[in-house]
Amino acid sequence: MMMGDMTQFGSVMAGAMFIWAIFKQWFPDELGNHIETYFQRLVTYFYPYITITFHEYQGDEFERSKAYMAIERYLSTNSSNRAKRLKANVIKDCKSVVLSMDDYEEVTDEFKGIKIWWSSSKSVPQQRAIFSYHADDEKRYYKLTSHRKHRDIVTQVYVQHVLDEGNAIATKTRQRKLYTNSKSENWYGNKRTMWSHIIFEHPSTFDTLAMDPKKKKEILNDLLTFSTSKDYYKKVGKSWKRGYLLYGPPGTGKSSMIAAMANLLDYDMYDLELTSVNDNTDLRKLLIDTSSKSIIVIEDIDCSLDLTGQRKKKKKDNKDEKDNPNPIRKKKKAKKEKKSEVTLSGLLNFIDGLWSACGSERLIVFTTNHVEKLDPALIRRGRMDKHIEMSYCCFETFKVLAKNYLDLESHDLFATIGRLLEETNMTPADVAESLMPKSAEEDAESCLNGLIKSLENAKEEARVKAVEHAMIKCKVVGAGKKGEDDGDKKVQECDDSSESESSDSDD
Ligand SMILES: Nc1ncnc2c1ncn2[C@@H]1O[C@H](COP(=O)(O)OP(=O)(O)OP(=O)(O)O)[C@@H](O)[C@H]1O
Ligand SMILES: [Mg+2]
Repeated sequence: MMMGDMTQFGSVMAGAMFIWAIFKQWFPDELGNHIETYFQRLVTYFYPYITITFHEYQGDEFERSKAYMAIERYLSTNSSNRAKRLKANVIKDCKSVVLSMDDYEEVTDEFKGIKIWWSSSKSVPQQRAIFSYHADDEKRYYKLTSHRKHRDIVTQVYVQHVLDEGNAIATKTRQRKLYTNSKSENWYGNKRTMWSHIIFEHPSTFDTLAMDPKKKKEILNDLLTFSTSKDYYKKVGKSWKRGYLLYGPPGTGKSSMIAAMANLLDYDMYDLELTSVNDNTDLRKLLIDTSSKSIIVIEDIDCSLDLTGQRKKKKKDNKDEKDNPNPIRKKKKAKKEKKSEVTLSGLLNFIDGLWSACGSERLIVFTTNHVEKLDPALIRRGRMDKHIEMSYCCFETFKVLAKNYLDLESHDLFATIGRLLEETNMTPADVAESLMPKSAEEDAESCLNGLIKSLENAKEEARVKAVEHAMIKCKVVGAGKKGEDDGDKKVQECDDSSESESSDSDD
């Protein structure tokens, strides 16, 4: 029986049932029920099909039904070439066209040798609602029809298969997004959310990321294990999230690593600018509004807020206030601190999963240039589960960059570069810059020579700095010897400052 015939037959039967409902009241109850039972049997005998309807909107829900959308994707991928009339949906973000079955179109599908008929339709209400969430009041639906002898396989296996396939297509074709809470021009957003977004397209991958291959493999495995450990996290009673702390000097690839993570796991990225968040309540709202399969990033956490030991600082402030009560200063201070009231404990709550438990599968990544400045509570294991140091370029890192930038796996100059890299601190960003050809004529060898020159210059600069440093120290020690009263103090001060300087330059 063809699809059209089935539909016609269904309509005739529905009409007959309607007429019977009118006539039934003229029959005694018992007789009426008997007739109805036989009538149903007759219908079933001649119409041995089951139908399942999937509506676009369920009840008064604002969002389209997920099942309807999955079916739409499944049918547009699997059956559109067989449907004669197609509907084009232009996706604003993707700037591409997605085809799906037009209204009142019919297609067939086959599953394990079973034939399944799909039709798309819509019902238009007689009276338009004065207020309705849905732009047009037409209610679309898909209807699945199959022989009733396949009822179990269709309802228990086939429908799930269609939903899974539809969702897989969505994952494959979806464009990942980069969200930010500090609104910028040309970013998409709406009033319902504090996030605005653009399409996330960053070329960094674990292949292009230059770092010690062993360390890289370990991180890669860690990420892949995380992404497939849903059941494990459930079993041990932890929310399915993992914190990464990336620390190291500027230009060592922390941001590149985050982009590579997002590309590897196919996650969206939420770039959280803490200084733009008013208070803990807003922080909670933002976090609840993030989706699963995402990375929440707080870059330069040490600069974001005073999260570097507020408890200690507060004590000091209280002492100052006691020693020197000054209402004007108090007012000024309050104004200055108005910027963001997000507190360390607000952030800790979030990381611990209190406010994020509603979602799942999320990475939280902090980056910093000064790991030593952070409050230990913020980065203890369990909150920031994995601490990754991104450091200066070593020979292994250089080899990855040479392969990526110059397509070179070995060269006579590699040995010199290896030796210089051991003697000098240079970031992968600076090495990469030297390796990039500056003109069409520049070949790989001249790029390598350029790098050697930069390394030698950096080495010489470091040597001169060290000599200057030593000279200042000697002078102060000399002055200390001459001075009788405050000599020791001067040496002490000089030593303190030189310590902090050297730790800065280490960074
Ligand atoms: N490890 C690396 N592998 C590949 N490229 C790198 C690496 N480190 C730096 N680069 C290159 O240098 C540029 C700057 O790196 P990136 O922004 O990742 O550094 P960062 O550590 O985030 O610095 P900052 O602390 O200043 O934010 C990148 O665009 C990339 O081209
Ligand atoms: Mg960065």
